[in-house]
Amino acid sequence: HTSVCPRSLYLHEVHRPCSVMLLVNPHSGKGQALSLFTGHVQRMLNEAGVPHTLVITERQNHARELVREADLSQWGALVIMSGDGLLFEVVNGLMEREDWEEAIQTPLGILPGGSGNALAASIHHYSGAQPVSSEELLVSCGFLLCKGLVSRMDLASVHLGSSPSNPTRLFSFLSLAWGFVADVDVESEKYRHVGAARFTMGTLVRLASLRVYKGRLAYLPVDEVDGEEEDGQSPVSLEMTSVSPQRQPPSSAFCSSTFLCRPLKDSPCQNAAHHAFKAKKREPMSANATLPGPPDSLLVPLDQPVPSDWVVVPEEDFVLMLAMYQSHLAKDLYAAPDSTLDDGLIHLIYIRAGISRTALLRLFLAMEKGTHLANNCPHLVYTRVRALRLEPYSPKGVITVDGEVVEYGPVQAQVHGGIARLITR
Ligand SMILES: Nc1ncnc2c1ncn2[C@@H]1O[C@H](COP(=O)(O)OP(=O)(O)OP(=O)(O)O)[C@@H](O)[C@H]1O
Repeated sequence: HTSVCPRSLYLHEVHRPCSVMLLVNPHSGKGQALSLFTGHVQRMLNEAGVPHTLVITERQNHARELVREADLSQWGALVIMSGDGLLFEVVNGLMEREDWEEAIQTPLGILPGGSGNALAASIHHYSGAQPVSSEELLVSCGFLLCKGLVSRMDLASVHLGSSPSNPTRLFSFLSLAWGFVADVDVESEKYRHVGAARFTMGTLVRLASLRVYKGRLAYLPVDEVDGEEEDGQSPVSLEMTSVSPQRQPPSSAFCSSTFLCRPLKDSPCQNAAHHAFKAKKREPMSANATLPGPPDSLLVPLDQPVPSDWVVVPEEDFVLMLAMYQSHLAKDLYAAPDSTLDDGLIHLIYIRAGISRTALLRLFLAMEKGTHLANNCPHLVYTRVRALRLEPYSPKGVITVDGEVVEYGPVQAQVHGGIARLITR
């Protein structure tokens, strides 16, 4: 099923087959992902000659299992129409394969169908466009998909170690959160019917019962790896600091010519529609540390102290810790304005205890425009790091990876610059 794509040849790229596997979670967001796809995107793809096979996910981990077993040589790209949670499954399914190194090169695409849609908002932002409504965001991502240009994307390897002798490892493309943000993400699930506004509602509710989270935070600052001075303020030069593979011009994910590609095939899988989508009453995600994947050269086992070149934050009382590798935490939450798709950086934000409710609310309102870091809030710290470790002291709490609840306990992460590929620009 492989065919030569003129656009790929033009870019001197090794060609890939042209057909797209389009995974749709019918229950994501307000439960309208399928009708949003047929109403807004399908015709665009047809007119652009992008052949696609529709697969409707039937349950949690369906997508993960599918891509773990799939013959990836058949697919030019894997595109998900859902929230970020389904892409999280796809990324981890690919990284669980023996051939992970090649598998994770499969171009990935996202069409926003959830209520958060952080990655979709990030790529829309990277394309230079202004913030838009949810439907316009979908159309914008549909256009990017039709163009089919691929760029590199960072992933972070995340180790969860409630049992240090048997740590688990996951791959994350978006964020690692603890404290206020993680609590809001989980608690606001019950407001998912209002779409993106669920975060505003969740923030207001959690502000009313603001609490302090105890723990130890440590990180490896950017300068320790790159031997350059870090001022903690100015934007980091990509060329100087990125550990990603050399930056390349975007390449084509698939060819646009229907003559050379597999015929269009829209085939919803059987038995798809009526599975109850319990609002995130899902098992915490987990994975095995012995899985294939890149070595985490910056991390030591979780039961050992962090290396001496790491910074240990002196405070132990926090309101939140948020590690971001893309710009948006949700469609209207522009949390890490300096972040780019493959800068090889973790943008670490933490807020120390002592901040007033009003100041915290002001920060979240400023986050809509990405001005919160320029707010001179004495409780907020922003720094760019390669790796971090968080050891929560409170026995109970919530940690999220890409918005998904994971096992609670010590956690550490290291960024792997540009190891995945995303349809963007
Ligand atoms: N048919 C299905 N029924 C139940 N769960 C599903 C189904 N298909 C996928 N899932 C699960 O739903 C989750 C996908 O959630 P995702 O984040 O993509 O959407 P969402 O929760 O609506 O988005 P958001 O977090 O932005 O609100 C994944 O964890 C996946 O395992």
